Amino acid sequence: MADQLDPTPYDALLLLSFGGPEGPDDVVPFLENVTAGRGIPRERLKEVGQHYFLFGGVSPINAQNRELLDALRDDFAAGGLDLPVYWGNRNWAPYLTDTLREMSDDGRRRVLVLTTSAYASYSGCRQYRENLADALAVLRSEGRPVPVVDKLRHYFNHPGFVGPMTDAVLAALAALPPGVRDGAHLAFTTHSIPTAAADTSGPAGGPADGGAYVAQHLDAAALVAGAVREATGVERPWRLVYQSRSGAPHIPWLEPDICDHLEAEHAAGAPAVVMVPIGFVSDHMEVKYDLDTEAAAKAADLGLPVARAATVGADPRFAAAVRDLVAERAAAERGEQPARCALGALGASHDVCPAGCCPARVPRAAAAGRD
Ligand SMILES: CC1=C(CCC(=O)O)c2cc3nc(cc4[nH]c(cc5[nH]c(cc1n2)c(C)c5CCC(=O)O)c(CCC(=O)O)c4C)C(CCC(=O)O)=C3C
Ligand SMILES: [Fe+2]
Repeated sequence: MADQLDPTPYDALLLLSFGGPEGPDDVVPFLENVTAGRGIPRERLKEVGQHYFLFGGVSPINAQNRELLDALRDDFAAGGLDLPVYWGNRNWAPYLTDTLREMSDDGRRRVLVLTTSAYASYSGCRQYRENLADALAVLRSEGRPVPVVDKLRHYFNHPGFVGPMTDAVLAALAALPPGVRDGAHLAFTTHSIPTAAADTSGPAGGPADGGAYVAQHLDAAALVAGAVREATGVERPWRLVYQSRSGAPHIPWLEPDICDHLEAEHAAGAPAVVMVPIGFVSDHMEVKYDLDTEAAAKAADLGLPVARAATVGADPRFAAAVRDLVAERAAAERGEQPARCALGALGASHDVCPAGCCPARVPRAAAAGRD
């Protein structure tokens, strides 16, 4: 038996994710949920719908979250953390509001939240906090007890995230033809967001001073690239690039796009590229379509050998990292000074988002932060 870890003051962990369709009839309602009032061009929506229909209308994300839930429950049981784990989504069943209602009815009063986004940004952090505030408001209106919710800190630089990503890059390199392996470049990819959102991400005045989205990705990518160099003895060029852009064309989003980057790498004579989706925690549709389908087709056109690294998914080291972060945060809430495990230049990020962190264009109520 492992030593018991003390989760006090928490009485539950909530896995909070994006959600995805589970059949063809779900696709359009899902996209309506995702884009409610957010002005995504119709053309883009039709295109995104097609991505899902290509895969039978099923996003892999819900199955992946079920696997992660199992991994977390197994890890907590083996690691001596007696804490029930629940799951709710922003855009599809099980919906966050339904899960929080169940948690309230189960008597959960102090809830720690793990989001399936490792980084700061409006979409990856504050929007989930807004979703929590909305759901808690529903419980309040129903006269139910409303639990206090806190959000786990960003985990992009935790060894339990960096380690599996490093092994995934090594596995992808091994999948390349031997002749191009040593020369292969690394393309770390993440979701493009409007540059205006990138420029205000994270806390102003913090270590990345409002540019946390890009700074955190660069930190994580440098850690993985460094660990791959250690393991292979080969120094490889690497770059952070972007994928899955939407929004109106005249609004600037982070660039370069992965497909343009593959073209530039090919033109510059790179013998091969490993695509590393460091911005995501599972191989969901943005990975399966935008990288494995679209970018892979681009590479095939160019005659450029590519391989794609897996995401952390339900890796036991990632589950153990979550256990570590839960124990750390619980100790901090009890007024102790826990060790904070973090690699890289930025250090452990804040426990509680300060006021103004990852601001929304239109201010709205958000839970689990100072504003
Ligand atoms: C930063 C970020 C993450 C990573 C952090 C996190 O994981 O939260 C992420 C994840 C995901 N994004 C996903 C899907 C979509 N994102 C969209 C739209 C957008 N994403 C944005 C940003 C992000 N998105 C933004 C700024 C938009 C446009 C405006 C808006 O609508 O906010 C749209 C609408 C159509 C389109 O524009 O593509 C869809 C369908 C799925 C599910 C995949 C599956 O089903 O397997 C996942 C995990
Ligand atoms: Fe934030």
